[in-house]
Amino acid sequence: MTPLTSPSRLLTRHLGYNVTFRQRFLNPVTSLPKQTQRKFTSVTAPDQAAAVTTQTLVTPSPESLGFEETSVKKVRRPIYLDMQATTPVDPRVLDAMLPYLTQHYGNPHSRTHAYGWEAEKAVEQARTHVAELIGADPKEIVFTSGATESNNISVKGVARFYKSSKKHIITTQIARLIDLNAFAESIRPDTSLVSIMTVNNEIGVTQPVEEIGRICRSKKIFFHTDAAQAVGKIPVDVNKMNIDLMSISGHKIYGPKGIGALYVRRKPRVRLEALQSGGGQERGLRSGTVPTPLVVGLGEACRIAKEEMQYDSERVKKLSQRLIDGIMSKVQHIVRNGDPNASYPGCVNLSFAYIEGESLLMALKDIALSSGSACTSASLEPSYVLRALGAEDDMAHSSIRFGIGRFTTEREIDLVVDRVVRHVDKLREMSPLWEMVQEGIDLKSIQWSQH
Ligand SMILES: Cc1ncc(COP(=O)(O)O)c(C=O)c1O
Ligand code: FES
Repeated sequence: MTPLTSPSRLLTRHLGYNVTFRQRFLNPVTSLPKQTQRKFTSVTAPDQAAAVTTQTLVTPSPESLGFEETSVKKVRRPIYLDMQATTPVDPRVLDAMLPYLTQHYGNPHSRTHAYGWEAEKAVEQARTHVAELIGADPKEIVFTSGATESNNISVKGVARFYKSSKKHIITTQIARLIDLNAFAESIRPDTSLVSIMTVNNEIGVTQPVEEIGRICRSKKIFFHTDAAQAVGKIPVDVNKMNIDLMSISGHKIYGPKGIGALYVRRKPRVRLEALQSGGGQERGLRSGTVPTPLVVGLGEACRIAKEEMQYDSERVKKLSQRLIDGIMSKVQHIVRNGDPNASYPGCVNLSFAYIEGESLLMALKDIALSSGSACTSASLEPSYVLRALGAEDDMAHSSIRFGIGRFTTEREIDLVVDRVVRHVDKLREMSPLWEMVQEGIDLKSIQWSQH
């Protein structure tokens, strides 16, 4: 077991994570502490920060950073099962980032000194890691602030560049599996771009990206995919899938928030109008100083994802099945939303008939969950995705998303199953609808009136 002395471990401990517990669930083959430890020692102690490169390198003690071990132990946090909203930063990612916050803080665009060069080298190394994960050339990777910005640059950038000749863009709001014939028919001579989510964030449905890409290429239309929920979790290859533009987010793959990437194909070349003007960084597509520590974090997250994808995916699949079987075997009238044969297993969206999703969420306050997507939980509207899928309003209202990830454990899943079963039973006991169903009344035969 790695000694708990690294800056990142102190930080994670400070934040209340159970570090030893996390370490146990890292891939034992690739998470060897050797490299991590080497990196820890390259961080200067606070009182030596001014000395430049020749100082003695020491690891700060917990006390020198102001942490008290005992107080941290008291922190009890809910079980985190909301991995589609965001993921925790992998401690290895944080370890890779820290030296670029403390010691190698140069501007990667500074050409006149070593600080700039070392930062630039790290940025380029990270660009290679991102590219390798998706089968791209590093020159095709543009760093952005996240998938939202990458989506904006893709869609608005193409639309503005081709505004005079090709005014039509095809996209879909919903998570239903796309009907490829209907899709091909919707393409017009003035269509410039097709934009589709690879994996939907609400119910985890995966799209037939390869087929969509083939159709787009044959019709010479650019294909953009928002792969924020897919990259690093399922295999994505931009060449095999004929993807021309792809959005990636750091914080969905155990990297930091505020960083993402946009893949932009060079052959055949995608033409875009930049949305932001300034210093012309990132091939003029995204002006602004590239944030070295965040970029290094994204790069490391991609490197780990490539190496551990199979391991992670098998674990997540097993946990997902354990959750579904555990709940379904003990509670009736549950619908799993989405197509289980074309879904990312780490996203389990269940509708619990006869109870309100929001009441269940509140009852399950020691589990961090979401009702459908972030947008829907803010508005409390039944999710448009579930509505579009044909779920009736009462079922759409009762849906909960369970997001499983790299650091989720069997014990957590068992606890969640136990709590969900207990609270669904309890809420149903209080539900007049449930009582009617128990009495054999067909709810559809009732005419509800509102005053
Ligand atoms: C499919 C999808 N696209 C885009 C985003 C936004 O990504 P970011 O926070 O990196 O802008 C999210 C997550 O919220 C997402 O799930
Ligand atoms: S459209 Fe943003 S989370 Fe649903």
